Amino acid sequence: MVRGRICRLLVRDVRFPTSLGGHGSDAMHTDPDYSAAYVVLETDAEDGLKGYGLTFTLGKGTEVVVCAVNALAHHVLNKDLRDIVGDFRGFYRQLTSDGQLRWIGPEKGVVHLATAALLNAVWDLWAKQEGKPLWKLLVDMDPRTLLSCIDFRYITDVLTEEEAYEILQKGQVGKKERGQMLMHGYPAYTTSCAWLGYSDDTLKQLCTEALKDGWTRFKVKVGADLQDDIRRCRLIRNMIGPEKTLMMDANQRWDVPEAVEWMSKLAEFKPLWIEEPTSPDDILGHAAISEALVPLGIGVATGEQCHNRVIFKQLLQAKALQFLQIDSCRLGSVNENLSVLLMAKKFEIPVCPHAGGVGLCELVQHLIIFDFISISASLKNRMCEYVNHLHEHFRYPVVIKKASYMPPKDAGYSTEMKEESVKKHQYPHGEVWKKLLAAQEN
Ligand SMILES: C[C@H](O)[C@@H](O)CC(=O)C(=O)O
Ligand SMILES: [Mg+2]
Repeated sequence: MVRGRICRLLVRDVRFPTSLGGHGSDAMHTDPDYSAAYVVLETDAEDGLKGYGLTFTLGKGTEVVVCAVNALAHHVLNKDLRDIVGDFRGFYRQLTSDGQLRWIGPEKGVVHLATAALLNAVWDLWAKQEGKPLWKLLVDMDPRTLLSCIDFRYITDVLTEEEAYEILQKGQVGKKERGQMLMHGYPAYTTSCAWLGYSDDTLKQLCTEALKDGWTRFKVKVGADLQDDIRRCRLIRNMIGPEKTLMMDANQRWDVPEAVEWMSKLAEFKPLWIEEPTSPDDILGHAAISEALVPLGIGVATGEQCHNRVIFKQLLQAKALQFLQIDSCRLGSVNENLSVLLMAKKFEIPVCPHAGGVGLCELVQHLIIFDFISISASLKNRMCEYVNHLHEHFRYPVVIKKASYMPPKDAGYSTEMKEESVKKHQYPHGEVWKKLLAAQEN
């Protein structure tokens, strides 16, 4: 049973110096320090359970997201959890429609990242109180309750609540069998071999290890220098052979014609998709790129920097993407992701979540497992991203077996970080940063 009034909200700026090793680097983000605005919610209930939530950032700017979380805090503090989840759509709307704060969004940018961190903590708390991993909480929820968590404003022209209900009703058939199928895990791909800042030797070594570990799907960063891309893509394709799957990610580096031209030159390496070829806001640009590249056998994937459900709606309407990448920390938490999963189902576009970042694998595995069991009912052309960084800082880290995500068993949203890790990496006074900042001064 849901219980307790939220009586304390704490938000911390946690940063990991991943840029030092080039981990996470791409054509636009050359020095990312994987970071999070990390929220902890406490209630006055006797169970002592806390809700943990985060949103992903790249180092600088995390303090801005922390400010935005504090600015939104009054919407959460002193609320009864029963009232929140009893009208989750209303609560989502309250957060995203704050008459003053929405001016610096709306439902986009810093304020939406802050919303995601807060709502992720609420979902974690709810799942913990129910004693279920988040994916199971969603799978067990009756369709009407699930729909009551979604704000359909701005998307009813493509998906009404009744249509969404029909999708969920259809999804009830075979749910049990699909749940059993996941004993073998949800298929994953790795991005960890080929960050842009890695040398060819590192790429080769990591690729050899990944092949030994049974990985069959790989993503390589491209977009800064064509000759480098040709060399690196040849190297990785030669190592993995013609049958395994290769994806490419340009992280918004190109103009539209440039994307088409560049990818035509990389087509010989048979990429399944090109990810974020251009600005994430350019829906018609993505459509033009799709139109040019699909005949070459290359799909367009995007989503990790799509602000909200409206952008996804238009990408789908415009046939601008062939693979849709939800993100657990950029959209307004589970609530908004549910609406995108349902729209993707309606348009029959496979969802392949983004997870390159700290904590993103931990969170998004719940959403994609739920998607498979209750919405998509298919594994065709579907896989979830995996990166092998920083899991050791989480209390309930992802479990990968045979290149697949094993369904989490612990209650909650797998969002809780180890307190010791948080303390050490808190910016700027944690042990790790004190040392690094002192070294920079000398
Ligand atoms: C800056 C991040 O590491 C980004 O490169 C992640 C990404 O694009 C992905 O995982 O995909
Ligand atoms: Mg990407």
